[in-house]
Amino acid sequence: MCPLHTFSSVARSHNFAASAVSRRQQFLIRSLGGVRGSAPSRRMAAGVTNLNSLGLEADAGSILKRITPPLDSGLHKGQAGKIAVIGGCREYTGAPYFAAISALKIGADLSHVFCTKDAAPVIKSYSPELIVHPVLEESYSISLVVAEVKKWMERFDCLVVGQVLEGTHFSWLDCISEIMRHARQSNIPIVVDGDGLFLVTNNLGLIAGYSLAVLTPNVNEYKRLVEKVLGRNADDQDAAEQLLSLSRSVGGATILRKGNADLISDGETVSVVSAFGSPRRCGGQGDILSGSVAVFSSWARQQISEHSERLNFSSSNPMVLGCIAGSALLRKAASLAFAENKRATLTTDIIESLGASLEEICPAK
Ligand SMILES: NC(=O)C1=CN([C@@H]2O[C@H](COP(=O)(O)OP(=O)(O)OC[C@H]3O[C@@H](n4cnc5c(N)ncnc54)[C@H](O)[C@@H]3O)[C@@H](O)[C@H]2O)[C@@H](O)CC1
Ligand SMILES: Nc1ncnc2c1ncn2[C@@H]1O[C@H](COP(=O)(O)OP(=O)(O)OP(=O)(O)O)[C@@H](O)[C@H]1O
Ligand SMILES: [Mg+2]
Repeated sequence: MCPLHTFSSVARSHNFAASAVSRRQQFLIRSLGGVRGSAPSRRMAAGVTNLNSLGLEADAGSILKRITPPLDSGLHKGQAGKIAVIGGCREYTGAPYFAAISALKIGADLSHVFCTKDAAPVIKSYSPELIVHPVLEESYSISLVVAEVKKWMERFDCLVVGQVLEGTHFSWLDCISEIMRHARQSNIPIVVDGDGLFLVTNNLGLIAGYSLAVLTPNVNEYKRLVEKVLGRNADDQDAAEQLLSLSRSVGGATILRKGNADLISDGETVSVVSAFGSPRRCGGQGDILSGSVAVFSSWARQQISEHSERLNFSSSNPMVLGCIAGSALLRKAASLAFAENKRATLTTDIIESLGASLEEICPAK
């Protein structure tokens, strides 16, 4: 029940150069491929649940410790992170709230939400901490909506795009495409989730070759992405190999395949986070994850730019490190929340456990 020892018990040493890790992983993944076509019992051995035995488990506790910045009285508001979530409509107000509030609970200083006009007062009422912009306004032209978001864009360390854009007659997807293009030109990282994945699956050029993009598909979203990009069915037997190939096919964007074990690849390395979280599968946990990945990848980017010579991470890609950290923290928080609430565990309980979970790994003092 204590995920902190889960971290240490599953942790493996990745303290060697990223290229060596990458070479070893290529070897392991080739071995996975070698299992294909053999007897069913051996094929099962390559399934997601057994990836640990191949040494792909990330040293998540160590990564979390090294990328989380110390609390420093010399810092100004905003220096620990400014995140924007773009999404939220009349039918769905929970998902963007979960992502945005999770970013704050982990330690970002500012969290904005850009949503539809009717979603805005609802999201504001959940929390006065969030800065809510009702810019997805049906009477606005696409260029006006994009201009409203662009006014703020340069201030953000990361955008989370795509939580619930459906359910309106206005074509938000065109707006989001424009916003993503602008973010990319400005080198702002983008975490793509939910309906953003629907958009990207049908417009791969939006993220192709952008190393600061992260896609966080759930089981259904992954299935559609694999079918579209690789023309194959999603595969559990050769999961690591398939994810590596998928990420390469989209030019090295990082992909976090959510599930029983979370798999992460940027086309160079594959990492697994499988520490046990919670058996409750209440909706909204993926939204916590996308807000968490936004914060941790921003922190990893900063740490790498300032201290790359002494960090010695298993991957030099901050988006990969952010995914590993986000996934591990979510699982730990889910575990704490479940220990307390059992069957009644909800996403809001998991959000309330984020602070205590991070505190166990990186104490504030
Ligand atoms: N409290 C809330 O407001 C919550 C809202 N949520 C949102 O609810 C929506 C549904 O998510 P679920 O995870 O339940 O559903 P699924 O796991 O079925 O996946 C739905 C996703 O697939 C995409 N999609 C739907 N039809 C498609 C098609 N024909 N071809 C390709 N892609 C298609 C959608 O854009 C959506 O992103 C998402 O937008 C999600 O973000 C969830 O995050 C849970 C909490
Ligand atoms: N079968 C599972 N066992 C354990 N953990 C899981 C399982 N499936 C998902 N998770 C965890 O829950 C997190 C959210 O994944 P999930 O598949 O629920 O996303 P989602 O469907 O996008 O969620 P959301 O309801 O927010 O849209 C993952 O990061 C993973 O850690
Ligand atoms: Mg989701």
